Amino acid sequence: MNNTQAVDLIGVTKHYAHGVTALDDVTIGFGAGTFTAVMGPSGSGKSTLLQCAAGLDRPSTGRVVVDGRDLAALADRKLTLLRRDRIGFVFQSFNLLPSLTAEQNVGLPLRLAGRRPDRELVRQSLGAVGLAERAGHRPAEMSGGEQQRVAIARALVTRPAVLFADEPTGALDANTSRDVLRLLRTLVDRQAQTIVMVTHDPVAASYAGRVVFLADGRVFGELHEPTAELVATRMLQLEASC
Ligand SMILES: Nc1ncnc2c1ncn2[C@@H]1O[C@H](COP(=O)(O)OP(=O)(O)OP(=O)(O)O)[C@@H](O)[C@H]1O
Repeated sequence: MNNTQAVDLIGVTKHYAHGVTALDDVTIGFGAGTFTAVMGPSGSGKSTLLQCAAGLDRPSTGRVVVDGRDLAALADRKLTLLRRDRIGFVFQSFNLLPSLTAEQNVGLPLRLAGRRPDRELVRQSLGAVGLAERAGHRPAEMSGGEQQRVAIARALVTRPAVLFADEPTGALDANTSRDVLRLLRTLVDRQAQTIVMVTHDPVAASYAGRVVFLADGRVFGELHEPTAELVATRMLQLEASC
């Protein structure tokens, strides 16, 4: 782990129509090589924070800096390129293409970038998620957990500065979730991958080194190296005070 920030949000506010303020002057950094969980009651702004941090949406005011680049200074095309090359995404639904093998799915971001998928790179990515033996399998031939691991390999194949995960275990049972969370933790510990994960699950959050709590679009404290029990207690307090 080093001290550089992979992502910085500085005074970020996001207004939507009908007078909704989804983020209210949020300043927060995500250090390179760290694993952060973002938690908060429904509607507290978690997805909006992820969308703004990932350059999928632009803040109303404030700045977002990813991998040293100020997103506000980038025109749409350059922002798309930065997202493609430096930012990885994993969602609750695995979003794999059913007709493609694991290997082809993982190589997709390279193809979209106009690069010939480097077989070695793709194999390394699949190896890093423990699926080197499944390269030729299609999604329907794999379990939910294996499909999510393919999605993680695909998100990491471009070696992004940050991996954003939105409820990555939301569609998985407890045992499979644990495997995926252990994998995320290993990617942070062994490869210094930066991960920012939105979750509703205190057990999932306990795999992160830091949990940031949101309520009403604002940061309401954080915990470091938390247990699931501590996270659950903090969430109950937060929900009671909303
Ligand atoms: N496109 C939009 N237009 C208008 N309001 C929106 C839009 N997207 C989100 N909101 C509102 O912004 C607030 C924050 O929403 P957001 O989805 O970021 O919360 P969340 O914490 O991710 O919620 P959940 O846990 O339910 O997914 C909510 O009040 C929501 O209704």
